[in-house]
Amino acid sequence: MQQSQQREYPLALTIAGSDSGGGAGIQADLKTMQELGVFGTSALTAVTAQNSMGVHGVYPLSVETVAAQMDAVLSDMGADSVKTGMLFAPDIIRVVSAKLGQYGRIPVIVDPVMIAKGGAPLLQEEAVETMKVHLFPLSEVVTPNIPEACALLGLQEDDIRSEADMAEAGRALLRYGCGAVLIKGGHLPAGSAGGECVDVLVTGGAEPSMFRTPRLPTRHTHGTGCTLSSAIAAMRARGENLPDAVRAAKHFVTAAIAASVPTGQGIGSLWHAAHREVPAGR
Ligand SMILES: Nc1ncnc2c1ncn2[C@@H]1O[C@H](COP(=O)(O)OP(=O)(O)O)[C@@H](O)[C@H]1O
Ligand SMILES: Cc1ncc(COP(=O)(O)O)c(N)n1
Repeated sequence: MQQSQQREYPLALTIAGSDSGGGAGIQADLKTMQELGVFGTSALTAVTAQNSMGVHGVYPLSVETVAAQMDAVLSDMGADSVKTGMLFAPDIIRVVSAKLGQYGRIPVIVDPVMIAKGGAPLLQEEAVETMKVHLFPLSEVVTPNIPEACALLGLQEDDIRSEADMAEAGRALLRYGCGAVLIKGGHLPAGSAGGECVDVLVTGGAEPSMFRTPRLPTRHTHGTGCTLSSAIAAMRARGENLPDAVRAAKHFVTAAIAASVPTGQGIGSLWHAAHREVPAGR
């Protein structure tokens, strides 16, 4: 049951892990939703002890805890869109999929989070198959980065090297029942797209759509994927169609990268208020 008709503002639910460092996961998702004028709710799947240097611990929550949070939010408040991020384990993916099925036709944005920027696994290896079988068929769009697309398709990391390769990978992933696939180009070699960062949206019918922005010369990109997928969820909650939501989300994440902050000694995080043109910390 969806309760959205009783609200006068859009509401989105993020189902994801907590990043104690504040740049990715639930923290990035809620900041993004708030900035885009959408009321954000959350169901936590795992707590990570994380900072700019990397992931120091992963503490998954029980299946019952995840299910109870989803029930609490969806039975009372409903949601105009859902975003999933770090899900970590097969049993968490199964319960999230079952609950999404139970609460009906909400647009679901699936960010198939697998590995943190520093290399730590955020998804168990055996959960990759569970995600493809149980969650992908419920998705409106799945948003892998290039290493995730390779892992999902059993390809080598350097098998996707161009926009054409990205489009082909997107088409191959559609076979798992995803509504659409957005392959993110942040991991393409820096010189390969004429200084641009290109994301490729593949849907069932039309030609792939390319979303291009300048590639920004910063290493402080912690949370880019989380921010992009939650911005898509926020724009869908506001009633935009998928391509317009992706376009707006890409602009939002680009502004947030341009204003990113060196939060610690390692990889810094995005500044989610950048679109308001408020300089960080001032
Ligand atoms: N250096 C950069 N400059 C501009 N946009 C970037 C940069 N790095 C990543 N992006 C954008 O951030 C979003 C997330 O992409 P990516 O980094 O590939 O995903 P992930 O965070 O999942 O690894 C995409 O829209 C991508 O184009
Ligand atoms: C809890 C959590 N979820 C997701 C990511 C991925 O971050 P990114 O958006 O940089 O790929 C992360 N590092 N931590």
